[in-house]
Amino acid sequence: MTHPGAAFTMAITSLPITIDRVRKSFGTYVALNDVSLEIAAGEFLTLLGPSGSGKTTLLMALAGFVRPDSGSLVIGGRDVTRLSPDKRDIGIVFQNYALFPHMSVIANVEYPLILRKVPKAEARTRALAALARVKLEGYCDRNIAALSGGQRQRVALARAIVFEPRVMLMDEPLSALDKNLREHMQFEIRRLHDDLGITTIYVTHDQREALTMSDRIAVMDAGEIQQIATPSEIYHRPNTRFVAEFMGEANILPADLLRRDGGETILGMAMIRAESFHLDPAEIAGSKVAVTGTLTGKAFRGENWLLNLKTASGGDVMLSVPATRSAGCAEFQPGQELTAFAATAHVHSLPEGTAP
Ligand SMILES: Nc1ncnc2c1ncn2[C@@H]1O[C@H](COP(=O)(O)OP(=O)(O)OP(=O)(O)O)[C@@H](O)[C@H]1O
Repeated sequence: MTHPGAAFTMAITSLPITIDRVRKSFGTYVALNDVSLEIAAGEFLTLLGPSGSGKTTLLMALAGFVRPDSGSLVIGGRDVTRLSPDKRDIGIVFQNYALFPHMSVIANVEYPLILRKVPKAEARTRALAALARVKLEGYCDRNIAALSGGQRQRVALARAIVFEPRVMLMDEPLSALDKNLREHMQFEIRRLHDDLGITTIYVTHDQREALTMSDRIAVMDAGEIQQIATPSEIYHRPNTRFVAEFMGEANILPADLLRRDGGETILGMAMIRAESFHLDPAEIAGSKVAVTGTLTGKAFRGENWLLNLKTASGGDVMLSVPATRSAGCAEFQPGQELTAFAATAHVHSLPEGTAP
């Protein structure tokens, strides 16, 4: 059945965002320490960081619910720093949906349009179009209480896009969902973004979610952006130890611990991801490094084995061996000496001053 709403096309204009030296303190605590960030029109940017790093405060400043002490927020060339939230044309999706539980699905989605005094018939058509976008056309008359978590989150998305916002802000929208649904919704949100092209800022503390969804990731810690780059760059070429360790199993080793076999010289501290190690050097074409240690622990995790080595100088090395090439791992015994190899292309030098 073709729904009348499906014929309505959404007219969304993507806008760039400039965040310039935004500062926010709560008492003596500096939650945002002169944060600057440029977000391109139509980009999907994720703010990623541990609890308390300032992600939500930055998002709330953009939405207009937190007033910065100094600095400016510019959306599409318009300075919105002093504008009230309702004047900013921003769609917002929070973790707890904030839907009206006693109202039907369609009434929830129409609500932002009714607030903006859109005539009733047009509001209905546009709400149906937004529901079609999130594949909930058949649920118009259901009560929110009769929906699953994933369906509620879709209604929240439809409500956020229905007034054709120029910017979308999402704060941990999937954290209440179970793992499978969460992973499914990550793709759904990204698809919706790609269809509509709305400039989106997404907050999460989940590294994998950030890697899966984003054009770029801004890693935050203690009210500052530590690094902003593509997911691949952030993962493989972190610019600080904090980013390296926050983004996955990172081994930070003094470079002189690594035995070199041709290739460039590595100076200072080196980062090697756990999955970059191989037990069989023949698996690596080209120059490689090696590190030897005694096995202190091992764990089978389904898709891989995790092995812990202790080097002669007391350093810990973590290896992740895919189940598909893990022959022998089951028989390894604690105390056994093992040598792990990594391609020099997978050894990343961290800046000077990084402690072991
Ligand atoms: N209204 C407030 N009053 C006082 N302190 C606040 C207020 N809002 C935030 N903070 C503090 O500012 C810091 C940053 O908080 P924020 O909510 O931005 O962090 P976050 O990175 O989003 O963390 P989480 O992932 O836990 O939501 C925290 O230490 C928090 O306690």
